[in-house]
Amino acid sequence: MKLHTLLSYLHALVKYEGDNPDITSIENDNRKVKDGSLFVCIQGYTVDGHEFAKSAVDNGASAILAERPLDLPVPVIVVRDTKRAMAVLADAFYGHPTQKLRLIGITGTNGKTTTSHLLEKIFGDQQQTTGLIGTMYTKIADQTYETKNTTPDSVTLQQAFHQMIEANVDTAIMEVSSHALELGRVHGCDYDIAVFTNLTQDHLDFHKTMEHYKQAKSLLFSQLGNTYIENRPKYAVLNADDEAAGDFIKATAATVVTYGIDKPADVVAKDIHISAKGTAFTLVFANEERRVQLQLMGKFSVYNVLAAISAALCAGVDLDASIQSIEEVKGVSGRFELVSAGQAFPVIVDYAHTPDSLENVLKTVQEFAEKKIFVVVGCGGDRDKTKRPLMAKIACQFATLPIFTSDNPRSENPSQILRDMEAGVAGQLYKVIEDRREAIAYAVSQAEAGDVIVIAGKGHETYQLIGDQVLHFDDREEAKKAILNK
Ligand SMILES: CC(=O)N[C@H]1[C@@H](OP(=O)(O)OP(=O)(O)OC[C@H]2O[C@@H](n3ccc(=O)[nH]c3=O)[C@H](O)[C@@H]2O)O[C@H](CO)[C@@H](O)[C@@H]1O[C@H](C)C(=O)N[C@@H](C)C(=O)N[C@H](CCC(=O)O)C(=O)O
Ligand SMILES: Nc1ncnc2c1ncn2[C@@H]1O[C@H](COP(=O)(O)OP(=O)(O)OP(=O)(O)O)[C@@H](O)[C@H]1O
Ligand SMILES: N[C@H](CCC[C@H](N)C(=O)O)C(=O)O
Ligand SMILES: [Mg+2]
Repeated sequence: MKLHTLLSYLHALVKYEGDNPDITSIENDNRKVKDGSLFVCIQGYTVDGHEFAKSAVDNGASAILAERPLDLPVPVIVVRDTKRAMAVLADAFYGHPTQKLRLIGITGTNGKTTTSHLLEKIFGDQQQTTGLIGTMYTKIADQTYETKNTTPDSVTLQQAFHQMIEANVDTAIMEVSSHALELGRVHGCDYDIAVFTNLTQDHLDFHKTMEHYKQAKSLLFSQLGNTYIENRPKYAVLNADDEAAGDFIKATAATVVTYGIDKPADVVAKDIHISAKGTAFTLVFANEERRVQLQLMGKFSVYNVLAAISAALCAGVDLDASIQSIEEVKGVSGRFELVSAGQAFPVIVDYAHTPDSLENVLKTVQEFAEKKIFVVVGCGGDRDKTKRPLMAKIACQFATLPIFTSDNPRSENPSQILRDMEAGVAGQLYKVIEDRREAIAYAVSQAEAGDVIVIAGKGHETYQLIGDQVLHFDDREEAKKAILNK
């Protein structure tokens, strides 16, 4: 696409009449620049992208989008906010891909990855080609690609959507993180259905207050569109049991569909029965009732299922078809995943890394544990510090023996993170084993028939981030090794 054509999408914001090279790609990382790229300089949290503009030109960039004039031998277009402009340009460059498929966005503190996989299963069973963008990967039809962020930057995102169009994807399902909403990574995404799971504490390092965190989440609903286009209705699917839903209803002009267990809602679950084998409940929708038998565990899973079924109903999927699809789901990788190597007690690897998710998982385990509950848990470095004492407290409240350990200390001192956790549980019974491998081995060595071990926080992750190192580490592998060595 020619530079002038591309810039025309910035409308009145930019008047540029200089050279008009062909733009072959848009990049915001100089290391990815190719011949003909437009390099966008972003002022980041750690470095200033403007500093890489010269290197981008050396790598072949034929134009630069910047927030200040730069002395370079290629056109430099100056705009007030490059991040915003980048989203507009990315959407245009890739041919407005999200206007050509059904797009479902899921936001909330917990349950996004799980709900997105439930929806992937439902739409896949409808013979649709699906796309998925989230914490674990980006998946386009049957191809899986690694991702760095739960919600990637606007260029990576629009490129993925473009690839989805080429792969004839009918429905794309994506996790929308609060960071992405706050940083405008999803500007230009034309959502059809926006889903809210829940709002509890996390990421206060970034958002500072729960009110700001909620405001960031509300953007998904306020950005849903303010028009009523007959062949493209928009839906906000909201958890009626979560207080924040009221604010999101106010924020959106879209049709609101609610789900819940405790409060009145359009789609309701009642008579929930949790056992070691799974979870059963009665789904009530439009005066009809269905008994649903899940292989997934816990009340929190019922919420995810209600969210997925409600979104599928908005997309016109038959209720019974959705239920059948969901009943077949055995689980999502690293979410309440059972590790079995012939031991006499269940070992569960789970991605709980917030106070609320940890509490939910441990409460669910309490429903079937006959004797002791061990929980191996840590808190991430360079992340919300205020959740550390809270997670420790919850571990002590709901487990018999909490073992505090490391979970991606990143640039922080692991011992300090553990001290921050311990500050929440002075005088209570717990053990500290900084090395995660040893912590898992210890729990396994102590457990007996009737006990349950929960290894929380890393789920599907296959690494431990220590300083700048990315070390291979997989809770499931470590648990298996420990069981076999017992
Ligand atoms: C706080 C935050 O969100 N940071 C994101 C942000 O990084 P940043 O602002 O620090 O960027 P930077 O490193 O300063 O670089 C500035 C610019 O210079 C460019 N650059 C940089 C270095 C270089 O050598 N060359 C170069 O061109 C960069 O590409 C960038 O355009 O922009 C980067 C590129 O888009 C993101 O990868 C990065 O996410 C980091 C890795 C991160 O940890 N983010 C977390 C907090 C996050 O976003 N998490 C949510 C999920 C939360 C959840 O699931 O609940 C997510 O959506 O992943
Ligand atoms: N609806 C829910 N409510 C509360 N906790 C949940 C819910 N669903 C899942 N969890 C818990 O949260 C953990 C993470 O779930 P999931 O990966 O689906 O959430 P996520 O929102 O994608 O998280 P992330 O923000 O890290 O990507 C699960 O392992 C489980 O412990
Ligand atoms: N999306 C979350 C994942 C946390 C996973 C946990 N293992 C950690 O590293 O804190 C985050 O980046 O905060
Ligand atoms: Mg996720």
